[in-house]
Amino acid sequence: MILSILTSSIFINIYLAVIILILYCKWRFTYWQNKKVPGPKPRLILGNSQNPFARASTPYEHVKHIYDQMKAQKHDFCGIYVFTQPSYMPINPEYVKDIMLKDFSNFVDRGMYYNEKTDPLSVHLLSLGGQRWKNLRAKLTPTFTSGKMKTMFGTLINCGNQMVESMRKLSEKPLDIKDVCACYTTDVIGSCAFGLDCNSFAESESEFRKFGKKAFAISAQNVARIVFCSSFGNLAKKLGVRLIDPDVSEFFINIVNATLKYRQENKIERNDFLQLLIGLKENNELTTEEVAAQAFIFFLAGFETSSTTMSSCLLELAQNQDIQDKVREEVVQIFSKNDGKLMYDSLMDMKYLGHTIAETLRLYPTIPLIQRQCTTDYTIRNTDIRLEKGTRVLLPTYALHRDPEYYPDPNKFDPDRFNDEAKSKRHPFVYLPFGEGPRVCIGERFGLMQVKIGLAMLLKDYKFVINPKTKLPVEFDKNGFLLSVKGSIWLDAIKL
Ligand code: HEM
Repeated sequence: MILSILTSSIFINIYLAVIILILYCKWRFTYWQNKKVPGPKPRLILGNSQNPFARASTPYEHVKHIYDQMKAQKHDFCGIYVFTQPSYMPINPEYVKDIMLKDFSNFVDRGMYYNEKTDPLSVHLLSLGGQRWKNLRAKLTPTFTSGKMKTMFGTLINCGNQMVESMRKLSEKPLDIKDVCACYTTDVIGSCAFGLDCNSFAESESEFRKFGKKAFAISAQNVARIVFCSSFGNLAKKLGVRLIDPDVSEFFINIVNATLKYRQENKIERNDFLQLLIGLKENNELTTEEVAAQAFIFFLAGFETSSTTMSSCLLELAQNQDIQDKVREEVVQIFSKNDGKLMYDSLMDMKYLGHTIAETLRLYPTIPLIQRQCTTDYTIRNTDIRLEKGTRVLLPTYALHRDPEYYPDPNKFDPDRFNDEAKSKRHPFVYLPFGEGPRVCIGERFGLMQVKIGLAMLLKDYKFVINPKTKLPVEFDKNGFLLSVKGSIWLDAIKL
């Protein structure tokens, strides 16, 4: 008897909870309709998101589908629901420009979660908003000038030499090119942001790579934490939710502490980001924890993005041998002008390689969706529609990059799309691999420098062809937030 009362009361409670959830969703999903903002029809709980347990495509391919649908209906913008959260998405590049540049003061933040108390490494340039972001950006900008890049050039060449040295052995077998590029960029960022000689090619599983991989690991638990923190940031802060695993955090903070101590005691100065951050600490502009958080984000934002760009470029070059030959011809000519050496100034002369990298970033933008948050109420141009403070904004980089209106035959790899004439005919906001406006990627110059050096050094000596183990066309990994080809990319490297 008691059991049956208990069971029926549990059922009643579940029933009530489901009814409340349905009513909540129905109410929530009137948000855009009430504002007269067009958008695709939302589905219960999921809104316009895919079922995370049965995704048909990656989140950015899904957003492209919505973009195409809305554009076909001639809308300049639309309102979508990321689960139950309303998000505004501009479609017309002029409206994209409003958010990123023209009306930037209304969209300073990304709305990313950070927690100073429990998660000191989360307080970095990417996540901060408002005045705190502005102050930090102003302090860090001088770290990325071309003068500073020049001082790090030698370190990058050393890492490139280690890669070329290892290629002798590695090229005897099919190459997992994603792994080769990841070792090179880990060495570069490990050295420039943490002052470490990672030796990734010699030590197959260095501590640095192990914790680096862990920082990127996408488990169901991590995804749930990210979704919870970005939807209920204040509650998550009160509950002390952490986004970074404690052992990852401890590892990176310990490295920075040890390097700071070592350099101070031995009066060592190096040409790297860490030295520039130490300078800011000595001027009392940053605390030790803030130094560690910035080094950490330079690593997170700079390692995978650059490594994916390099491996995607080699994948395309292996499928387009005529383009590969043309790039190599330019590279070899520039090396031979300087007695077989690569100089900082000659990077600029590798114009066709530059166009090839730009086209790679069009087809494979490693950050395929860019986020902003409305920081003060805002009226959308040519309308009386008000976006409220706190509204999320999604900028559809991947969809813009594959829009046939701007890039005819959009899936074709064609570096000539980036020659001066072709570029001058396009709206600048239909190409956003590094973002745009005051929150543009601070490491763009450094990222491009490391990709260019790595590719030039590889292409000078090796011809890359597709190994039969690579299934074409490649698929994208459905689980990551960054764009990445699923599984390994197998290439054969033929010594020239
Ligand atoms: C090919 C390489 C890279 C790509 C494709 C890339 C892409 C991006 C993109 C799309 C953003 C967001 C921009 C926006 O919201 O408008 C960004 C931000 C950022 N990137 Fe990069 N990035 C690369 C390399 C790097 C490197 C090497 C570093 C550091 C050493 C770096 C550090 C950052 C930081 C700190 C931010 C946040 C900037 C801010 O909010 O003020 N990135 N990056």
